[in-house]
Amino acid sequence: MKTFVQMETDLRLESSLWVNNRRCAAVLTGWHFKWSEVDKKSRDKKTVSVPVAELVGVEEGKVEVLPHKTVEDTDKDFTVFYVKRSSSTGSCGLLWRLGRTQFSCPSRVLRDQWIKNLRTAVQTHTPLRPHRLLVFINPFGGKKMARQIFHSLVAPLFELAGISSHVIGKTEVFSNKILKDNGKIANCMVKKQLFCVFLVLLVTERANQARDHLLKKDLMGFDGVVCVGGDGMFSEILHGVIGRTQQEAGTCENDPGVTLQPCPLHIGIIPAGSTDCVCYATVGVIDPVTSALHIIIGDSQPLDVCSVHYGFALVRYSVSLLGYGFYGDVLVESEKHRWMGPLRYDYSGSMVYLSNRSYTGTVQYLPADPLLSSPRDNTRCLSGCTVCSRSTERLFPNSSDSGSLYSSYSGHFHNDLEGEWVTVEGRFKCVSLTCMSSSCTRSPMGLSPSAHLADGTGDLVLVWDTNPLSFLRFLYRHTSTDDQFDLPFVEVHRVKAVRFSLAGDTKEEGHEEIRELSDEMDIEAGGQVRSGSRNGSQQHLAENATGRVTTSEKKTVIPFTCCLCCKKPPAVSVWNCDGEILPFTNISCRIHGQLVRLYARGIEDKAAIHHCSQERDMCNITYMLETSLP
Ligand SMILES: CCCCCCCCCCCCC/C=C/[C@@H](O)[C@H](COP(=O)(O)O)NC(C)=O
Ligand SMILES: Nc1ncnc2c1ncn2[C@@H]1O[C@H](COP(=O)(O)OP(=O)(O)O)[C@@H](O)[C@H]1O
Ligand SMILES: [Ca+2]
Repeated sequence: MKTFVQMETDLRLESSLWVNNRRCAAVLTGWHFKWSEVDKKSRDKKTVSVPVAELVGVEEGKVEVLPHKTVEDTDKDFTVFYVKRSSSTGSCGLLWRLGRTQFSCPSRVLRDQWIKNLRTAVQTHTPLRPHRLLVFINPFGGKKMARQIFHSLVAPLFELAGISSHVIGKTEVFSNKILKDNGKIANCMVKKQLFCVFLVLLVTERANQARDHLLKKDLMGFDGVVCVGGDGMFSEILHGVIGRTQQEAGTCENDPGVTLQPCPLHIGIIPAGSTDCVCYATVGVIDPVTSALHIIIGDSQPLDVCSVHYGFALVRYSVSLLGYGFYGDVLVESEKHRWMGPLRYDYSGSMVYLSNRSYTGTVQYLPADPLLSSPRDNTRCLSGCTVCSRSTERLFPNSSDSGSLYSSYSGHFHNDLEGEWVTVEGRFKCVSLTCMSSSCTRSPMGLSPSAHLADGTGDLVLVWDTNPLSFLRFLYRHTSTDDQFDLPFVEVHRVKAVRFSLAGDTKEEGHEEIRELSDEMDIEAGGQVRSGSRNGSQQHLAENATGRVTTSEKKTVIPFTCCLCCKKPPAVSVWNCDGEILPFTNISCRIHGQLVRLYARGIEDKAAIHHCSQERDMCNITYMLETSLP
């Protein structure tokens, strides 16, 4: 077997190549493919350096991609496709675009050598590039554009990266056009180019179809799942992937004390929803092309997940927002106005704000180690975050790379529920728990700007009851860079677990309302026992087929309280769990460090990218050179 150093040496290639009739010195080291014009004055000389990990495709001939792919098949030319960055206005991350450079060689032999070495370098250095993907499209998410987004922006990129140019549908065989779905599953065969990829596409016909598919169907050989939709659709896929992993590992998801098994399937998100918070917080932009490129090159970003339990039953998982009070009320209100599309949140936010509600409750939390990080330390979790890397070392102490991650999982965090619980009781405008910053276009810094994607903790934000103007100041600070925690009625704690219960004399009344809510959900779900709180007994929950507690099949409008204009303020709110209403109020939550992995790499720091581009070695600088190479 060859050593890594030997492989590096074998792959190294250096020669003159021509780009637009200009002679360049090109070199492939193990990790980078670089070229620079040789005849230019040294002052103007620029080197384009593309990390091998960011090569998208290497093809024979002179290839054009837009609007349609054409190939001028000359035997001394080859074309390289790669990730090219450009800054985006209004977002915190960088947009990725497809870069393309056509090279001419002095001979065919040299051309073939370049193609072979470049392709081998990619295969050697990017072990997580997906070969088999399962794609779920929610045609009804966001502005109902998911299908179009996938077919017009994502499919052509997948095709370029070698993902199929034939589709075998149910009965038809389409040639030369990939991914013509017939509303059912379309299996796409492979055209061998840089990678050999097989894709299965499912356009959903009902809510929870994607989750059920992942829980029940054969997933053998798949590397990842792609979600084309919003946060709700992502949540379905998250539940499917986590549930399936625990089923196969024989782990009981209901037990709040159990260490869950990390999921081997990666999840890719092509944003096509309303808030797209998970995409924004893990990539930094809402852009289908950027996300598709992250999937193609097999980027990997671990993500913390919060499990929510009612007694000894799992209710749901959450990654972005678990919010009681304001955010719960906004969700209930917004579900009545789904027809407004993404604007429903702005409308409902204003309505709920005007209703000026607050709720009593008892919050208990288990603080995380304050020596590791703090929600007030003014840091941002960016690509390559050291706080998250240290967490990976703690979680997976025996793994030197992410490839061997799951085999070496040791359940190291078994003692993460140890420590002293803190109890607070009172009247709140809202109580929120988030495993990550939860930034989105509405709130570019997010609910907790210094939260980490993969540090095994969540941030608990307690907003005590206050006057309407002060609360508006708090809400407004979500939309600016001002510190939303620097207000006397706001507290933030970095935590490992949280419990919530209705306080004092509202308790019984609250239970009644929750019971009514659960009844409502049962009926919505077609008579199936789903919430299990009808008689409120844990025994009943245990008798449920899977023990898993799920909410109704479709998002329902729940008349849990009177309407907003009603005089009597409601005593109890609901929990908003990543855009889903929970049927229980008294819940306990636990953060599971790095339970899933996304095809992403965290938000790239614009300043750092610029800095390393000046050093001209560490990363791709092509975005600077758009004008320098014609
Ligand atoms: C009076 C004006 C109020 C402005 C408040 C601005 C704060 C916005 C903070 C948003 C935090 C978003 C966290 C993400 C939540 C998603 O999981 C969820 C579901 O998103 P989806 O509909 O599936 O895309 N969206 C909401 C708004 O609950
Ligand atoms: N075919 C379908 N019909 C109806 N609802 C669906 C379908 N597929 C998925 N869903 C549900 O639609 C909800 C919202 O989808 P999502 O893609 O998150 O859009 P949005 O961001 O606009 O809420 C999700 O909770 C998902 O379970
Ligand atoms: Ca976290």
